[in-house]
Amino acid sequence: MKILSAEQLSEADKISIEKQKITSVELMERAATLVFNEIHKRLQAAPIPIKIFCGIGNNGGDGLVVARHLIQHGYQVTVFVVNYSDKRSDDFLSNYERLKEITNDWPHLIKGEADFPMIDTGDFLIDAMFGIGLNRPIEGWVARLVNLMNESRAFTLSVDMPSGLFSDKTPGKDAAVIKADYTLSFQAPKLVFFLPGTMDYAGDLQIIDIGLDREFLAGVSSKIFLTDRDTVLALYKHRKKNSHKGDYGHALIAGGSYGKMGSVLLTATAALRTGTGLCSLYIPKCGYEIIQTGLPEAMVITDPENELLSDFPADFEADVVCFGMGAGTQEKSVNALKKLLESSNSPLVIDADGLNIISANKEFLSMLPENSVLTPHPGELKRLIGEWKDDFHKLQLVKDFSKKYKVIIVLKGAHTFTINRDEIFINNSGNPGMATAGSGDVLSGVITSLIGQAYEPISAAVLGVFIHGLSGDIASEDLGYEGVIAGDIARNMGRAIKELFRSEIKDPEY
Ligand SMILES: NC(=O)C1=CN([C@@H]2O[C@H](COP(=O)(O)OP(=O)(O)OC[C@H]3O[C@@H](n4cnc5c(N)ncnc54)[C@H](OP(=O)(O)O)[C@@H]3O)[C@@H](O)[C@H]2O)[C@H](O)CC1
Ligand SMILES: [K+]
Repeated sequence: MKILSAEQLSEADKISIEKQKITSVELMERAATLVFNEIHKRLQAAPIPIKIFCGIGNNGGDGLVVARHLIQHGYQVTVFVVNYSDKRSDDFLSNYERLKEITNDWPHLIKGEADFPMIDTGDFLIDAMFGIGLNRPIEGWVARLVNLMNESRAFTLSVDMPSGLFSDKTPGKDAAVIKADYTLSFQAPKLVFFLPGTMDYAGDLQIIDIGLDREFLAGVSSKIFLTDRDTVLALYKHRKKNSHKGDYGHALIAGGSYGKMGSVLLTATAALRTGTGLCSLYIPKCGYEIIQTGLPEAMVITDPENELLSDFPADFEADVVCFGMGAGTQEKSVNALKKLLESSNSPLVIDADGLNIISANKEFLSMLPENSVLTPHPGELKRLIGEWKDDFHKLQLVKDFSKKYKVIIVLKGAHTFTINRDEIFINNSGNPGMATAGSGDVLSGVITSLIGQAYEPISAAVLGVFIHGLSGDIASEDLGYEGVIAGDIARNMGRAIKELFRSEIKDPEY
């Protein structure tokens, strides 16, 4: 699914009005009625005090439409117009008139602090002050109203965007932004809903299809995508009946050290559970029995050293090599990676200490084969590319890095971002239970396995990240977030792949 900018959404709005031969107020009615339906579905006519805060633009217009429907369905509603400007939009005005026709309790005008209502923790707040039209930070008494709403801890539902949140930049440090519990957003997700610095403002997210012009949405260009089931199903390669293990690649996983053999064991388990034909490990001698006992399906080659890697088998032929987990960053391990980069022509996946070694030896970067996949968490990324000012700056730095070194970056997080040159793929499977030791080692195994099975590295990364998250979702259904450990994610990979084909399963929540 494409992620669109505010400009593209406004354009979609205009084109839909033209092509569908409707007025903009009819489009507003359609969009806001869908918001009402979602609220009504959940509240089921409960006698909860609902306070709706409307701006004076079209986001406020949406709020007025929602208010009208709620009142007509017998809800206990108080409407406030947050009068931050005199430039009321036409569609706001026409819905203002329509609202006045159906109730004697006309909207209360807020022109300053003296007009602020009491907000109770038990109220249900609807935030329809600003949407995608926000073009500067919220200031003065409007900012104080936002803070009052946040401090009330009342359940807050934002229409389209939490007010104060820009769709294309990070709010300043003390900016006034609604901290929504739930956001119902129109047509396409916005990038800020997935960035670590801003995702919490949106709370639980639901995208509502308001029927904007399909042709425009299909044709509009975007380099940012939310990975959904349709995307990954299109990437998935079915196995042929007439095939054997040689058709599914030979993955070589190099890493581990004394006390950290579990990491490579997890990576190799995940690689095998994701369908690699053959899996070999290159490890220090001390890991031999651990691996042969823990994972009899894998083959083992040992380094001359007992406790850490020091070398790499120059003549080993693998379809893909994964390097780094548990490897340490000692001089001998640096030498092992250097040897690998000098001798191997296989596609590479680099994780963990492999990335730390590269960060300390930047000359290795130019030795990486084109389209190597690097899988940093934010700490490893910082060592690799330096500090960033905010999430948007970080994305720019990663895109520049990806272009300069011709590599794919899988930036791990609550929403993992896969960045390939200018393109960004945002993952939306997975859950907080996956924030556990070894989860990243499993992900490297999945991506490695898929590359070995002849997936393009970018497809392997996007698909791998998605099914890794799905596997975590399956594991947590059974075990709860706290109960999930990395081995569970590895073990459930096959179920996750099967799950892709269960058509009754909806996309995971954002
Ligand atoms: N395409 C769709 O998906 C649909 C969207 N709808 C809804 O419309 C809003 C966008 O409405 P818009 O009127 O463009 O903008 P806002 O309501 O977000 O803002 C109104 C005006 O507020 C001014 N502004 C901006 N920032 C500030 C600020 N910090 N302080 C005070 N005022 C501010 C700005 O006007 P200026 O001339 O003063 O700059 C805005 O224009 C969208 O989010 C949806 O909710 C449709 O209803 C359905 C289709
Ligand atoms: K809003």
